[in-house]
Amino acid sequence: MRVDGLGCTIDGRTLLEAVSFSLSGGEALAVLGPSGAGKSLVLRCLLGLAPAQATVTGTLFWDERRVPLADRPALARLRGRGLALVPQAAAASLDPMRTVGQQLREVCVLHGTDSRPRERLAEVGLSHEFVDRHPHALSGGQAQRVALALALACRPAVLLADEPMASLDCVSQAELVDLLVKRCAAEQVALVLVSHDLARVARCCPRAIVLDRGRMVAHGPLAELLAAPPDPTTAVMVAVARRG
Ligand SMILES: Nc1ncnc2c1ncn2[C@@H]1O[C@H](COP(=O)(O)OP(=O)(O)OP(=O)(O)O)[C@@H](O)[C@H]1O
Repeated sequence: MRVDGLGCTIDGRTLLEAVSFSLSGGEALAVLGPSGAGKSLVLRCLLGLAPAQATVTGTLFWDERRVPLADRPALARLRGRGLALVPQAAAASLDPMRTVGQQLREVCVLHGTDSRPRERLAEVGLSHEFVDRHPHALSGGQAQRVALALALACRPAVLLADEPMASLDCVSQAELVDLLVKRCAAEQVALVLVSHDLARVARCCPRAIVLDRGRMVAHGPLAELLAAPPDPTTAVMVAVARRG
């Protein structure tokens, strides 16, 4: 897929401007930047879920198609088998009234994919006993794994992960990022991984874009950004990563 010139304004305020990137099957791209840079908004715009009052511009090139990023119904049709989301707060995104297994089955029926909850859970490192659990009986890390299983159960072409490790401890963060990257590579799913933590994604994402106040201030191989940060925002992120 290729995103060309994504822009977003709300009430005359420019929140995203000229954001462009591309990625192919099985590739992983990091979207980096400080808090408020517009990382989550990029994902919401791609999913056709920008705030109702937003004006979105730019084009998504998808296979042979040209989809205007203002065309929310067209983007909605890509959700699931095209683009799936692992949200920041997974626990809040799960249905509290239904078991993990029920939610996995529903997603599979909705998107016409194979529904084997036990296998979907095994792929994300959860044993079969989680099939019958309700969300309140999951730890933060387990809920993130369930959210990943639900997103992968759509069999998407591209997985959008919005700081899925944000609420976890350091060890769990590293495990979850490794799992994300491993599963996406195994299933040839392209990954867009949002993070403010360059050190956390440096090992697993070969390329990155860096946003600051809605503008793309850097892009390219992460190794090159680390070695020679081209702008002050990336330089600060690199310095923090080196300290950590
Ligand atoms: N519904 C909305 N109405 C007005 N402004 C919004 C809305 N949603 C997001 N914004 C603004 O868009 C900007 C980007 O927000 P976004 O959540 O994308 O940042 P982020 O880089 O993901 O930050 P963080 O790392 O803290 O999650 C912020 O200035 C935010 O206030």
